[in-house]
Amino acid sequence: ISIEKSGSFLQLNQYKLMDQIGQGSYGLVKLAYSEEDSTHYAMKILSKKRLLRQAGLMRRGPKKATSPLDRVYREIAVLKKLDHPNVVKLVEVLDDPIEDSLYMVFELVKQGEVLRIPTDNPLAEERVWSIFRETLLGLEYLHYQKIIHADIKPGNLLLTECGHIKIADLGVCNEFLGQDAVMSNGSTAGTPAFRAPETLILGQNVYCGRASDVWALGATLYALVFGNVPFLADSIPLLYERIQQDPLVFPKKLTVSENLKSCILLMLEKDATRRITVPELKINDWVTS
Ligand SMILES: COc1ccc(C(=O)/C=C\Nc2cc(OC)c(C(=O)O)cc2Cl)cc1
Repeated sequence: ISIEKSGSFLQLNQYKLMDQIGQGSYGLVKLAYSEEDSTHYAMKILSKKRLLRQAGLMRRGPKKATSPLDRVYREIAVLKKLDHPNVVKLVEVLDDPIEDSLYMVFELVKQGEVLRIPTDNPLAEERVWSIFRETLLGLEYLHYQKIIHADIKPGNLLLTECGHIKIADLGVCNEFLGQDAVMSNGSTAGTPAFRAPETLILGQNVYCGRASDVWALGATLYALVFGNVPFLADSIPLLYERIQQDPLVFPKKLTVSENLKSCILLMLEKDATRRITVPELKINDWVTS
C-alpha cells in the first residue's frame, strides 16, 4: 500500500482518509474519498496487534491451530462473496504485511446508525416495521450463508440515503461454522445487553448461533420502538441475571400494537428451543401486517 500525507489527510492508495464516522471495540471507521471513482467509502481500520490481543483474551479452551488473524482473513474472504441489498458490502481490503493496520473498505451507507440508544425519541412503529423487515431479510441471507452475525444491535443497522437498512459489523465478531451454527461462548461476546440467556450460562458453552441472533434482533426491535434495551442493570453480572431471570416488561407510556408486543415476546423467549425462528418470523402477524 502506498501511504502518504497529503495536507492534513492520510492518503492510502486512491483513498483520501477523512473524518472519523464510527468507532467500537473493533477499532474505528473513517470516511474515505476515492479520487479514482469520485466516490466516498467507509474505511474500517483494524489493528492486527489489538486483534491478536483480543483473541488471546477471549479464546478459552484448547488453543486453535489457526492464528486469530487467519480467522479475520477467512471471514474477509467470506465477506467478499456476500452480496445482498440488506448487508453492507465489503469493497476491498488494504493489508500491508509490514503494517499493523488492516483497512477494510466498505460501500458508504450515508445516514449511519439507524438509532442511537438510549433515546427519548424512539422510532414510530411504522418506521420500525420496515426497518425490521429488511433486517430480517439480511439476517436470513447471512444464516443461509452459514454466518452468525453475533452482534445484532441498533448500532450495527445502517440507514441508506433512501431509508433502507444494511446490516454491518460482520467483519470480526461473527463465527463462520460448519454444518450446524454451533457457537462456543468463548469466542463471540457480542454486546452485553443484546446477549441471549443461553449464551450466559457458565460452563455450558455450546448453543445455537441462529437462535441467539434472533434474541438480539428481538432486543433490537424492542430498543428501536421503546428507546432502550429490554433489560437494564448497573453491573454486567446483574444484567446477565436479569436477562436470564426477569420477565419482559413493556413501558406503559408508549402505546404499540398488540401484534408487535407478541412478536417481541416470541423473540425474547428465554428458552432457545421454544424461541421463534427466522422462517417463522417471516410469516408472523406483525411482520406481515
Ligand atoms: C453519519 O454518517 C455515517 C455514515 C456511515 C457510518 C458508518 O458506516 C459506520 C460504521 N460502518 C461499518 C462498521 C462495521 O463494523 C463495525 C462494518 C463491518 O465490519 O461490517 C462495516 C461498516 Cl460500513 C457512520 C456514520
